[in-house]
Amino acid sequence: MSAAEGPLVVGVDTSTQSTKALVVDAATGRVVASGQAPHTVSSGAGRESDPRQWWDALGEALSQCGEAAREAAAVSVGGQQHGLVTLDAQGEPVRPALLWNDVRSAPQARRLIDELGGAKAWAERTGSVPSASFTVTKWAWLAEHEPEAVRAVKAVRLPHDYLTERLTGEGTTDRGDVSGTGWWASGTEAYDEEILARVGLDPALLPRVVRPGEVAGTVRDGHGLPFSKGTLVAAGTGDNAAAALGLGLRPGVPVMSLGTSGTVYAVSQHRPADPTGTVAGFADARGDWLPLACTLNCTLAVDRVAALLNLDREAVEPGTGATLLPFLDGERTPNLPQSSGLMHGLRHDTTAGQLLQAAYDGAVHSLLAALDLVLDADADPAAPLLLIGGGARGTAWQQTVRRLSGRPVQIPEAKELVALGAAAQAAGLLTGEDAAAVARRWNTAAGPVLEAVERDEATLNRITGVLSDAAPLLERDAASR
Ligand SMILES: Nc1ncnc2c1ncn2[C@@H]1O[C@H](COP(=O)(O)OP(=O)(O)O)[C@@H](O)[C@H]1O
Ligand SMILES: O=C(CO)[C@@H](O)[C@H](O)COP(=O)(O)O
Repeated sequence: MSAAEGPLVVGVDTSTQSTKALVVDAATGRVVASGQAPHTVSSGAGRESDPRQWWDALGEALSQCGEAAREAAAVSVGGQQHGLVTLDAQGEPVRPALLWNDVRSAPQARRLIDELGGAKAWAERTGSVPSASFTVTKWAWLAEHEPEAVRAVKAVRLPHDYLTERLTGEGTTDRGDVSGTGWWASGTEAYDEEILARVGLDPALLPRVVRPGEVAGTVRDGHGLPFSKGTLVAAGTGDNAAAALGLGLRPGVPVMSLGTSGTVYAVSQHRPADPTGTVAGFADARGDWLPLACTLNCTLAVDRVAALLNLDREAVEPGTGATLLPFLDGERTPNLPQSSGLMHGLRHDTTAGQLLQAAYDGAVHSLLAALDLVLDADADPAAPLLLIGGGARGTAWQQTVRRLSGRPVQIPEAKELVALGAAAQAAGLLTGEDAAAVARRWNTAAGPVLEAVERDEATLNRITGVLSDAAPLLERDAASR
C-alpha cells in the first residue's frame, strides 16, 4: 500500500447492527484501513441496545484498522438517528437505549401531537410530525413507564453524541441529528422549551449544538482507543445526514438507502414542514435541509422472508399477483406502528421465489410512495436515484428499485457512505472546506448507472390497493395489542 498523500482522518458509522470505522487519506479520499464490529439489538417487547456495546464495537473496529488509526489527525462519528441514550451522574447508561425502531411510544406520539396543536402545528414548529421513532416520544414513554429511571437521568444524548462525548468529555450534538429529536425547533434552530416542558425534560440535560464546521472538542486522556490525545473531533451527525455528506449531495438529487431502515431523501434549500407526517423535515449537517421518509422494514425484513421460505435472498422469480406487505416490525411509512406483515393473492401456482419478490416489491413500494414528497417540485424527474446501504449490493434490490421507480439507478462504488461522510466532516476541520465539497473532491458518488426501464405501474397500483383495503385490518392489529 502506498503512503498517504495527506493527513489521515477517521470516519465512524455506528448504525443499528454494527459500528464501522474507516481511516481515510484526507487528500485523496482513499480508504487506508477499515474495521467493523457487530452489536446486538434486543428483540423482546421493544428494540434496545446497551450504548456501551457501541463503544466496545468502535474499539474493535479501530483495532482492525491497525496502526493507521493512531496517526489520525481528526475523527468524526455518524450514527443511527433518534435513539434515546440516558446517562447518570457518572456518565453511565441508566438503562439500555431505546432505538429508532422501537414502536412502544406510538400512544405517546399520538398524545403529544394532540396536546401541542395537531400535526400541522408540529410540522411548522419542528419540521416533523413526531412518530414513535422520535426521541421526544421515547422520553415521554420512559417518563410514563419507568419514572425511577427518569429520576436518575443526568444527561440525555443521541447515539452519535454518546460516542463523541466519550472521546472528548464534552456533551455535544449537531443540527442534523438534533433535528430528529422532536424537541428542536427548525424555524429558530434552537431547543423548543415549551415541548421540553411538556415532556418534563430539563434543557440543562441536553448537549450543546455544535455549528457546521465547528470543532466539537479534542480527544481526551484515558479514553482507551487508539487515538492520540488532542486529536480533533468533529460534530458528527445522524447516519442519513452523514451519508448525504459522504455523497457530496447537491439539492434535488434523490437518494434511497437500503439498510436496517429504508430511507429516501434529498438535500433541499427550503425548510420542510409536511403536515401529513410522511416526510420528516430534518436539517442536514451543513446549513441546508434533508427532507426524508423512513421505513422500519427493509433488508432485515426481506432477509427474514427469504429465510422463512428457505431461499437465498437473490432467488426471486417474476411475480404474478401475490402481494406481501413486510411490516414485521410495525411500520412508520405508512404510519402503522403496531401493524404486522400481510400476504395477499396466493394461488396454487404461486412459487416461493414469487413470494420473495413480493417482499422486495412491498418494501420498495413504501419508499417510492414517499419519493416525490421528499423532492422539491422543480427537481429533475429523470435524475438517477443514488442507491446506497448494504442492500444496494444485492441484484434483487437493484432490479426491484429500477423496475418500480422507472428511473435510472446509480450505485456508488464506495460502500460505507455514512463513515465516508463522517470522514469528510473530519477532513473539513483540517482544511476548512465544506464537508460535502470534500466528498465531491474524493469522487465518492462515482459508480455504474443502470439505465431506466418502464415503470411497473401494475404492481405499484396493486400494492397501493391492497394497502388501502388492508389498512383497517392493520389498524385493528394495533388496537388489539
Ligand atoms: N450483497 C447483499 N445483497 C443484499 N443485501 C445485503 C448484501 N449485503 C448486505 N446486505 C444487507 O444489508 C444490511 C446491512 O446494511 P447496512 O446499510 O450496513 O445496515 P445499517 O442500516 O445497520 O447500517 C443487512 O441487513 C443485509 O441484509
Ligand atoms: O430512523 C431513521 C431515520 O429517521 C433510521 O434511518 C435510523 O437512522 C437508523 O439507520 P440505519 O441503522 O438503518 O442506518
